[in-house]
Amino acid sequence: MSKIVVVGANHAGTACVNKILATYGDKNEVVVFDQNSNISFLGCGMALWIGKQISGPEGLFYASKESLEEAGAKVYMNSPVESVDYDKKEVHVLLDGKTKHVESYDKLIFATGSTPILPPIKGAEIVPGNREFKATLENLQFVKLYQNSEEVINKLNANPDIKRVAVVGAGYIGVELAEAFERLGKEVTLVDIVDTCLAGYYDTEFSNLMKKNLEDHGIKLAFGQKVEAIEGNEKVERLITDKETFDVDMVVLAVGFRPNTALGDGKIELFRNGAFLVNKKQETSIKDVYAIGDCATVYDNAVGDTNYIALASNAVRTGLVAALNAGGDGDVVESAGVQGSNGICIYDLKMVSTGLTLEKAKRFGYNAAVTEYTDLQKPEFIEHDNHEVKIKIVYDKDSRVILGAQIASKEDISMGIHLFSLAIQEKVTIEKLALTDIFFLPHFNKPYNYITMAALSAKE
Ligand SMILES: Cc1cc2nc3c(=O)[nH]c(=O)nc-3n(C[C@H](O)[C@H](O)[C@H](O)COP(=O)(O)OP(=O)(O)OC[C@H]3O[C@@H](n4cnc5c(N)ncnc54)[C@H](O)[C@@H]3O)c2cc1C
Ligand SMILES: NC(=O)c1ccc[n+]([C@@H]2O[C@H](COP(=O)([O-])OP(=O)(O)OC[C@H]3O[C@@H](n4cnc5c(N)ncnc54)[C@H](O)[C@@H]3O)[C@@H](O)[C@H]2O)c1
Repeated sequence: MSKIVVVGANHAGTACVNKILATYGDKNEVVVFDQNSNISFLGCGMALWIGKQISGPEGLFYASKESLEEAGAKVYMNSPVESVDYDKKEVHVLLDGKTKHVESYDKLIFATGSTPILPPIKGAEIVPGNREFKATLENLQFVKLYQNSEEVINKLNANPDIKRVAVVGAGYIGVELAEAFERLGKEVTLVDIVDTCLAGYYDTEFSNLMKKNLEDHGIKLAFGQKVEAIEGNEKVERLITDKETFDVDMVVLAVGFRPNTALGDGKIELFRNGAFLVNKKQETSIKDVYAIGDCATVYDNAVGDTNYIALASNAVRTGLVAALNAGGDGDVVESAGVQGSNGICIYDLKMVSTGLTLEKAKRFGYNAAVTEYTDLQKPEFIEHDNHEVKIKIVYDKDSRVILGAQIASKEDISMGIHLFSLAIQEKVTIEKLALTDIFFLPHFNKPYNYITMAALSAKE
């Protein structure tokens, strides 16, 4: 019997623990420590909950201490792991936040995730030692945990005078929260340091669609502005950028995640952003120590190299790979790599992307070209529920291999992006895509569908 200790039991940890126990339960004792009081909160539901698009948070959890224990794990909640002795193979834990405890391991899996980035903004500080990212200034909010969303909702309910909300960071979380606050009737300002939104995921013409969508709903955009200070007498009163001052009652900071790898203690090799550097088996540079989810790197098929992409989808898949490698008798399972596939739906605008944008592809040194196409989803004779779809495919002019794709519409076009995710993973060329079998039925699409048409239109 071998003992596997898992540190962190959110999306990556839960997937990993369940997989080990389901596949090799009789061979392993699994001990889990998490510093939080809850497991498996779906952050993606935060904006829906805040914006009252769902009635409550109950459905936003899919696992619990009890469910993991039923599967056969020993689970300690509210129990931060404080250090690891890699020579003695021991983790040092504060059980229930009080009692010092040492647990030995044969294999150790880090699933310690990520923490919100706090940029150097005067007046923005986290209460020292606080594990829930509580800011010193009242109504300055970080958004990561269930507790963070609960706090925002409680404050909004208790203080109807919170009318003006600034969201800093127009990435995925910021854009989703801007919509949520606007749905509550708040006056919303969305600030980003770059001059557009969703810059990491879409080229300009696509982010412009989202910009217009936000503006059409009355959200004020303050792009290309650097936040310098957040001021207030106990409570937030002003947000000051290098260009403007906004009088606000609440500020939400959503400028990205940083991997949480302090337990590596300088002994484990790290990626350039501080993530645990892992191979395709999720192994770190120390034998018998694995890392999964937001604390670890991924292999990015679009760049053909190691990368950092913090997504719940990656957390789950890396958790499964580590489980199969750490749990079995020398089994070797390698990750297929990822493409960073992602999607967003704001009001009725749906956008999905995978792989590299044109701008990123050039930055990574590809001789990149694009082919684009805009058309209705279904034939013109379908008079209702038939919207325009815009698609852009990025490919490498030299190898012809597809590097990325972006699709936007009021239609649910989300399933189409999976085709491109697989195409990038399997190195499909733009010419092969043009001849790929794509079915036709007027209820769904056109005989000359926009994927085929975009691929056929590739000129360079
Ligand atoms: C608002 C929001 C919306 C999101 N929406 C999406 C989405 O739509 N799609 C998507 O793919 N991704 C989304 N994400 C990102 C996704 O939530 C993360 O990628 C995912 O949570 C990563 O899972 P993880 O288990 O690796 O890490 P985390 O979720 O960060 O969990 C890490 C766990 O480790 C525990 N831990 C850390 N240090 C210690 C320690 N020393 N001792 C004990 N326990 C420790 C923590 O308590 C935590 O439970 C969203 C994130 C947020 C915040
Ligand atoms: N729908 C989804 O798939 C989804 C939803 C939410 C979150 N997530 C994931 O969670 C992670 C965190 O999300 P996020 O929205 O925090 O990060 P993000 O990387 O999506 O966006 C961060 C944004 O903050 C901006 N920014 C950076 N520094 C800034 C500064 N000093 N001042 C102002 N703006 C600044 C960036 O330009 C960027 O637009 C990401 O990996 C994201 O993909 C995914």
